[in-house]
Amino acid sequence: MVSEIINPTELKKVDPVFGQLSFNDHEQIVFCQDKDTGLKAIIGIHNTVLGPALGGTRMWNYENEWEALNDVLRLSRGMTYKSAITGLNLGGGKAVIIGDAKTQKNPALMKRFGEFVHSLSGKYITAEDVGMETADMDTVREVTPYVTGISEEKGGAGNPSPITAYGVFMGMKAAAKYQFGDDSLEGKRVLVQGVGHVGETLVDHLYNEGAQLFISDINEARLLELSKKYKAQIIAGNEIFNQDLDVYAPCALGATINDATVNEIKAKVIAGAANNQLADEKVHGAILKERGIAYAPDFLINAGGIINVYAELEGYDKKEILRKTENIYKTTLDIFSHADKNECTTHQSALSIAQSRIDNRKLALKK
Ligand SMILES: NC(=O)c1ccc[n+]([C@@H]2O[C@H](COP(=O)([O-])OP(=O)(O)OC[C@H]3O[C@@H](n4cnc5c(N)ncnc54)[C@H](O)[C@@H]3O)[C@@H](O)[C@H]2O)c1
Repeated sequence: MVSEIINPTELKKVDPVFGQLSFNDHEQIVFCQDKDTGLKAIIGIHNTVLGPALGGTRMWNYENEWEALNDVLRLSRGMTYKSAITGLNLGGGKAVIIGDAKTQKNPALMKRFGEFVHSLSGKYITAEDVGMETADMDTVREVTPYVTGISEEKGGAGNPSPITAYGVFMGMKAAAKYQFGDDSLEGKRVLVQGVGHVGETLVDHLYNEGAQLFISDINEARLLELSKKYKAQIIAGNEIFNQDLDVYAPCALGATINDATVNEIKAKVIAGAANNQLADEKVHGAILKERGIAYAPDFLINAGGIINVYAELEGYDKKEILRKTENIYKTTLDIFSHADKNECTTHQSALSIAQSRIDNRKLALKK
């Protein structure tokens, strides 16, 4: 996964934080630096009305600090709405560590990061995201209890990716039901872009369902391995949008639905795991609607991972995790019908339902 595409003109250098377009009523932004370990991190707390701000830590070799800030602002906001629409009592937060996870990540750096998380006294709870492994969360756990996504041996819920993939599969089936009148994906031409932790499990579900599979990734070795295993056709990156598809599942990077691609997409359904798939929520969401493409909002259908780590806080079991994740099917169908009724995009519809849950809670807290 890579950071979101950013438009340099959106970066306001005079008002570097509050002036950013991606700054959207965030409660708190914490800049963390430690010269001894080389740690440079930003923790974004978007909203804590429904509960502590929970969201993963991403370690990425950002081009510059603007890009890192933009990423944490967009991702933390997304977490607020993801938890709200999923019915979890959590707020939205996220952290980014600037650096190459392959060469710069080490236990000392992760512990120092954990100390910064701890200094927020539970207002922010971390978890894994791109560039992080379950073992890194185990290291963070040595210095703070405000971490989820720890290993099963250490009492955690383990790797969230398979549950995320299952939720995406549920959301995709619901979108197919809406668009084609039947939720079976048997024989449907489905392209999964990004066959990493989530993408591969999604491919596995689709294979078992009998879908006609297409895969795309920048990792050639992985593509060859998975194309054999799942009888999937490999599609080159620049060919993705020329394909005659039923379903496009973005499972790699954000903002793949943008000015350059939105009118090229031939798929009739978009349902994938990547965060922030719409480069511009309003503009690109509206174009998809006009073009009759059923878009399953990313933050709704990729919530399996957060459901999985929430179990560590609430102490519910695997059965309950699966039940809550399966419910993504119903919520996705509800969003399609809400969007039709209100003549808005599915993204707007999901946002407005999530926002009203937050507003109601705010009102109740005031009483
Ligand atoms: N892991 C989770 O539980 C979870 C939860 C919610 C959302 N997500 C989101 O889902 C997406 C996938 O997550 P993941 O954990 O599978 O990540 P991952 O890093 O395991 O997999 C990403 C895959 O995308 C590929 N990729 C990177 N750039 C690409 C490009 N330009 N074109 C095609 N492929 C490219 C990578 O090679 C890799 O195989 C990410 O956007 C992540 O933020 C993941």
